[in-house]
Amino acid sequence: MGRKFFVGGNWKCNGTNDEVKKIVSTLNGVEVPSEDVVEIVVSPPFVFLPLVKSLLRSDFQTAAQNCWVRKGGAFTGEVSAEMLVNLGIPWVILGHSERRLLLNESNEFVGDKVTYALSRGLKVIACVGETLEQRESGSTMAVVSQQTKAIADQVSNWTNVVLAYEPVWAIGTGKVATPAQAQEVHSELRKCLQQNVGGEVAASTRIIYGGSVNGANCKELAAQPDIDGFLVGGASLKPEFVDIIKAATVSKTALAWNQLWCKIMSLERLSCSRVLLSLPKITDIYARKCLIQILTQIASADILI
Ligand SMILES: O=C(CO)COP(=O)(O)O
Repeated sequence: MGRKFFVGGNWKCNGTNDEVKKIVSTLNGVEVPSEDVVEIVVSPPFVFLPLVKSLLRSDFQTAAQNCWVRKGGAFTGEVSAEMLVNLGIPWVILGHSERRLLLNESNEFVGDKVTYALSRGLKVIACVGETLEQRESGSTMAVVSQQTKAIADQVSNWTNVVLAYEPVWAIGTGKVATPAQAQEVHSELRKCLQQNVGGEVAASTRIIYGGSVNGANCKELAAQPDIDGFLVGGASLKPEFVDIIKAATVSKTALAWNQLWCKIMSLERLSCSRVLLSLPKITDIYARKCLIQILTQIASADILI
């Protein structure tokens, strides 16, 4: 099965009660691609989670921005995985660079948190990413691989994990990674999963990008073969978030179109009836759409008829 596109909105430490209601009402009113095509998860601060959950449309999900590393108890200020499950919050973001850097969360601690959250039934958006200094010294791949390995050392079932590559230098800076830079790291992360967990997990795990994603740059990023979605910060608080959701899926369609087009053009003889016969077997919605468009193109160009 293909990797379903994933768009997360990390609201970070932002919002008032009224602002949160306004954002939710905007999200509730928009027409977005179907649930089969894209998974949408918004992550407000803890205190707004019940409000957002109660007001948000049912095809969008919620995520907490953190949770405690083990069962609750005498840990002042923390929120446990059990509490999130009890509230019906399905997702949690763990290992965000703002927590790694500002609150000294180590790779091992993040690995422990991911393991515990999964064991309680939460789904996890696990973040990795290098600082500017690390990129400039050429250690990007080593850093993100170590961060991923610290999770992979403990987690073998990645069904409920989305890996988010968020270069620290791109977060909140307006300095987005180029599609090529992001694709290079995503493909390396997939290799890292292959080596440390296995080929099936590497092929099926969604690896999403975060760092200054906006309505203008999302399409090109989404068209990269190993970019399976976004974790959006600043732009997720604005109506622009909807453009990111929509543009991302449009881009994936373009990518699938190109791949199919190349495949079909590489076949020497192909009758349209053969293509038409295979249509019902194509369950991937993008591929289906693309094939229909291609057939129209072929018919009008009179290439194979
Ligand atoms: O940190 C991020 C999402 O988790 C990205 O933040 P920005 O989109 O504001 O750069």
